[in-house]
Amino acid sequence: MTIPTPYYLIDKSALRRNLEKIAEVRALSGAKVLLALKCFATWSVFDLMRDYMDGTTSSSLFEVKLGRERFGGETQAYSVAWADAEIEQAVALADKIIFNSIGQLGRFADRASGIARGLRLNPKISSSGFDIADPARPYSRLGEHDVQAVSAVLDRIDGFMIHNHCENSDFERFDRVLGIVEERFGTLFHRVRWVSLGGGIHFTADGYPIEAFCQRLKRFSERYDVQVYLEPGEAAITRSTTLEVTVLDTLFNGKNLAIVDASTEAHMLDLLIYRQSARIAPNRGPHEYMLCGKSCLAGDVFGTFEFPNRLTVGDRLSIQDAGGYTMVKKNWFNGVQMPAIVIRELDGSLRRVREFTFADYQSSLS
Ligand SMILES: Cc1ncc(COP(=O)(O)O)c(C=O)c1O
Ligand SMILES: NCCCCNCC[C@H](N)C(=O)O
Repeated sequence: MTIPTPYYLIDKSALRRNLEKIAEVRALSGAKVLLALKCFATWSVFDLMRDYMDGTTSSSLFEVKLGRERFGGETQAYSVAWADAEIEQAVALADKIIFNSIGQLGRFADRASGIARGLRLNPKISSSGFDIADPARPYSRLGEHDVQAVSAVLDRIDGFMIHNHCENSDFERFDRVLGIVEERFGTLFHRVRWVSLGGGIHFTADGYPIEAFCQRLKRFSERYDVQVYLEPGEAAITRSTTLEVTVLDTLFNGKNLAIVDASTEAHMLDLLIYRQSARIAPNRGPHEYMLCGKSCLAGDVFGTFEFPNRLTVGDRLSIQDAGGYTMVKKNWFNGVQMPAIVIRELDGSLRRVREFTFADYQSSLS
């Protein structure tokens, strides 16, 4: 059966390659690894993922609930700001809760006394090349930075979370940044039981020095006598998913243009936010086309790519690396058909796990 486009295609074998690296990191370093649901929350593949990871981390009450109900294992709850109405439920669902500020800790620590409690630290240094995704940007609201102020509330917490990397596949840089974090916060680390180093570390990238990374994590863990956590989003699912599309029209306006049955803004929003190009493989050949989305946004462009043949209506194309921050951000802009979700199982068979209809579009509004 030919599955109609558009659809996100998650390849479990490709996903398993990342998961095996995660399992290696857990075994060699002793770190616990939690999936960051903000990046990827397609629960139909959690059956595979939970065998290789310790649980989930979250950025909202709904993610806490999804992690608890669909993934299991350890459920870590974090939010930039918990609301009064959320805290009881978050605490009931989670194994540990992380507060973003001393103010939130002060308000909610008593109501969270039955589970582990942590505080987010902001070391004012990061590896992010994107201002919008830089947790250490000037005036950042993400975490506390004052050692003295944090020392004063240590009796209310047993751990810290620091997230200050972004797509960092450079181990030396990770090592250097962690060294600076230790200089700043080392005295605090000695006084807690766990430290989460957040996400954004691309240790599943080809050629990443996994052993050196694990030794570094282990040294850190031994130096402070803490359980280390990692919170990968992208690193867990990178290169596992494509967005399958079909060419609907071609035009020429100084360049060859091809319009496909999906949209950057609705289905791969990060391309617009971070002003990046999508990827097509192998992107080689004499025919260059600008691939455009079908929304009305003038800048709805996936990128310019090379093809071996002229593109014609009905051609199918695979947009690469479409798993992270895509399905969790998809939206109904322009009422464009939302891509289905299809899984390529380990035996190669395809399973369409979700289709979206007009009723879904309609029920997303009122
Ligand atoms: C606290 C925290 N943990 C983990 C992640 C996951 O990051 P990545 O998908 O880059 O690995 C993020 C990203 O926003 C985050 O803010
Ligand atoms: N591919 C463009 C960069 C994406 C960066 N990911 C952003 C999320 C991240 N976890 C963060 O905001 O820290």
